[in-house]
Amino acid sequence: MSNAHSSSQNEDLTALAGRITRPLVLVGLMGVGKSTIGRRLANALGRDFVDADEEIERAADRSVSEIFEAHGEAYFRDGERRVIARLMEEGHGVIATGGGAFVDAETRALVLEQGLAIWLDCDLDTLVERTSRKNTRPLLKTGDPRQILRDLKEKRSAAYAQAQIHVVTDEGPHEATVARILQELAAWQ
Ligand SMILES: Nc1ncnc2c1ncn2[C@@H]1O[C@H](COP(=O)(O)OP(=O)(O)OP(=O)(O)O)[C@@H](O)[C@H]1O
Ligand SMILES: O=C(O)C1=C[C@@H](O)[C@@H](O)[C@H](O)C1
Ligand SMILES: [Mg+2]
Repeated sequence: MSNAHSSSQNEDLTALAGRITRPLVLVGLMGVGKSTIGRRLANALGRDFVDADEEIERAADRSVSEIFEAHGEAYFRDGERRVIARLMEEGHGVIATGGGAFVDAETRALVLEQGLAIWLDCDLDTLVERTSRKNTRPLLKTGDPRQILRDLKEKRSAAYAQAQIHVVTDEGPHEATVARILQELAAWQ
């Protein structure tokens, strides 16, 4: 890539970042890439990044799995709703949500009104492979991960589909997904 090319790309990115005045909120199933893509997207746009699951863990001083074990899913969802409301209020550049956050009607309405929701979506095989790398997702420990992910995909897709932007991230490196999101953002504004 020539210097002229990369500097004009940088100008485009700066202009795009300047036009985005709402937090970009990544939504979608566990393992689709919200945290890892979100961090890279924020970096590309020169904006800050926060991960809602990490913020919940910090606020509770426990891991997501520990919260599920000690208090159950309903308690986790209450905390998640409060933490995401706070993150929206703080006005971050890019927010990665946990997989279930956007399914909550209150959180979804808030994000759609004040942010720009980006649904990261991929096929089941890719989800199974990506979630197999870490054992930190309590919902996948209760049975066959493929079956659980298939059921969640079916149940949650209608909620995710309300996001303003939809990007499929089946194959290729993280950077390819970031580039596709940037293209969608440029077209959306
Ligand atoms: N486009 C991609 N190409 C290759 N690997 C990817 C891609 N996106 C994500 N991954 C990998 O998949 C795994 C899961 O990604 P990540 O933790 O970002 O998912 P997540 O959506 O944040 O999941 P959760 O909802 O459980 O927090 C990681 O190992 C990540 O590096
Ligand atoms: O999809 C979900 O419901 C979850 C996804 C993770 O990000 C965590 O928020 C938690 O494991 C629940
Ligand atoms: Mg994540």
